[in-house]
Amino acid sequence: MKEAKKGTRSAIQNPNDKKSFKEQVGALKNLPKFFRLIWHTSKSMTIGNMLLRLVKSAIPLAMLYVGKLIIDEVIRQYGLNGERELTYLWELVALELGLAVLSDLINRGITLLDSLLGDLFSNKTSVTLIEHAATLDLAQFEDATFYDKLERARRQTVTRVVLMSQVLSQVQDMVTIAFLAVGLIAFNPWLIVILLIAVIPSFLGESHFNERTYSLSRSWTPERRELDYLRYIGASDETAKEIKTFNLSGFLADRFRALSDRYYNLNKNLIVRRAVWGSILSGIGTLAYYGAYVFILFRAVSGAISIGDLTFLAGSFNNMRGLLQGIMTRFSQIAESALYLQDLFDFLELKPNITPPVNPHLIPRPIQKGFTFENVGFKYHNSERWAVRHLSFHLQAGEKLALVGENGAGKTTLVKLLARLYEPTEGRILLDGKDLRDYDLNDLRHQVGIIFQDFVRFQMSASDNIAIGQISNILDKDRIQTSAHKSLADQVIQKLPDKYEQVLGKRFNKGVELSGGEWQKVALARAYMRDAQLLILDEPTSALDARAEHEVFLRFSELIAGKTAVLISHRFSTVRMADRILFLENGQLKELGSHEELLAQNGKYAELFTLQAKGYL
Ligand SMILES: Nc1ncnc2c1ncn2[C@@H]1O[C@H](COP(=O)(O)OP(=O)(O)OP(=O)(O)O)[C@@H](O)[C@H]1O
Repeated sequence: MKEAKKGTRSAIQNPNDKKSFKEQVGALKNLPKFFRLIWHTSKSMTIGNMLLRLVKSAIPLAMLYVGKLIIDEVIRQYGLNGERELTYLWELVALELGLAVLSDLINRGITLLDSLLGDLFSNKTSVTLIEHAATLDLAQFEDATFYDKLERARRQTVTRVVLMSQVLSQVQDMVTIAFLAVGLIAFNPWLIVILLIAVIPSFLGESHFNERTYSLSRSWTPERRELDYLRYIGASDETAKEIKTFNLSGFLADRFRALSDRYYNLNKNLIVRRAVWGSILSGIGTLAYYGAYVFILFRAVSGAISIGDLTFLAGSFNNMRGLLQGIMTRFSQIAESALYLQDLFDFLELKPNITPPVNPHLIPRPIQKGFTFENVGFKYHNSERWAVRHLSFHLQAGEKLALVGENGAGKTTLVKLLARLYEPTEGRILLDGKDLRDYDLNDLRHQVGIIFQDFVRFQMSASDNIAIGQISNILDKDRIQTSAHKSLADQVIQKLPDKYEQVLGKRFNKGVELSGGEWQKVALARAYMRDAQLLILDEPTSALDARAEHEVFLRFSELIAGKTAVLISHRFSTVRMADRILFLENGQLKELGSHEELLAQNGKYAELFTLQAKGYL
């Protein structure tokens, strides 16, 4: 309980999360940028939307005025003694009907355009988000604050669509008010002053509570991510078997409940206070409105204005009160949304640290000398420990190098540095004598093919899953099938109901799940798709059975022929395919040489090799 209270306070009082009214207003500067995005989404819909709203803003005044004319005409007819002439009256009624129908049609048009434009905008922003995320560094994805930013930005793509209609409605209402104000000012300018007095308290109240809501929601981004995560692992195909066998549902539900209850209580507190203050402040507005109404009534009773004027003025006044109240409430909502918008723009402005040089070199074709590590060290940004250090060795062009070492020794880190997914913290990596950083990043990515140990099981068709190795060849069915054949994936796919078009994984309808080894064969086919000069295979056969492993090996020599290859494996059968073996321990190079040389050295490698060989005896 104490803990919960502490958490509560820190969630609310984080100074970075408290946004002042000034900041809210300042955030409005995001609106032009936002509207530029909308404008580029669809110019014709944006123009159509604005035109409709312009016409719509004149309708309330026109309706009130026609209403006034109708009442005055009815009273005039009522006072007549002789024959009544009603044509004018019916014309007015027809006009009012026409205006009502027009207003309805325009409303529908606006809703239609809002929703179409909103959908397009949301789609476009999602695409921008995906494209932008792809430009960022791997290290940025491993950072929790980055994820919070991404999460907030992702929410904007859907919810900020409302902002567009809000801002447009705001402008529309302002124009309507301007129309109505003309009539009201002509009668008595003081009525406008009373109106402002009536709505300002509500407005201040609303902006205060909007700011609180935003701070709360923002400060809870990490917890919300945790809630999403708990909700996902609590009910997903990937986790279901472990949740059941370890009987975790109670544990997860309790954890979810504790966190969500804390948020609920904080939010409830805010919502209740908002409701109470909102009622009090809008009560002031109602009082002011009735004060003005009484004043207009007196004027009508004393004969200073006609009954039609009375209805026109009372109607205008009431309309304007509603509109002003709406504008002011909406203003703080818009300011709040604009603050959220800042999160989206912040994310889109994030820059990667790994960038191509100004005058990049293309990767030599073919690579002449190979890669040289010069005293390379690397620390993950969230860690003080060196994951690898003092690495100095040369990987000859065309050489097959195996990386061996115990779990956590730094093998995967080394290959990520080689592929420039990370930049060395110290030292440098050379390719044909030039720093890897001087080469074109895209070209490097094209020339390096990596199959990771934790490769992604894309919930897409088998064909797409293989084409991912060289996505530009997604339509080249022959190439996809040849690759599948070489990695033994073809045998797996031929058994699937839809063959190459079969959706893999259980997430989507009609998807078929594969076994770990079957997935690995599919992932391995990606390596055959790409015509890379450097091939990196991280535990490529770990999930394969003995026969499959043997068969894959027979084909491996074809895969890596003429290429430089780095193989990471705990299986010595794989390791022996390599020309040389690099043995890593605690991030440091311990031994380097051919299998025979290392056995002769009788060091760590020999020890592990003997240990594994014994296991098979
Ligand atoms: N994204 C990361 N952030 C922080 N530390 C990391 C990250 N990835 C790996 N490490 C740390 O770096 C060290 C080396 O990890 P690495 O994945 O390179 O080992 P490995 O030799 O490939 O291990 P394994 O055989 O288990 O795959 C480990 O101590 C690990 O905890």
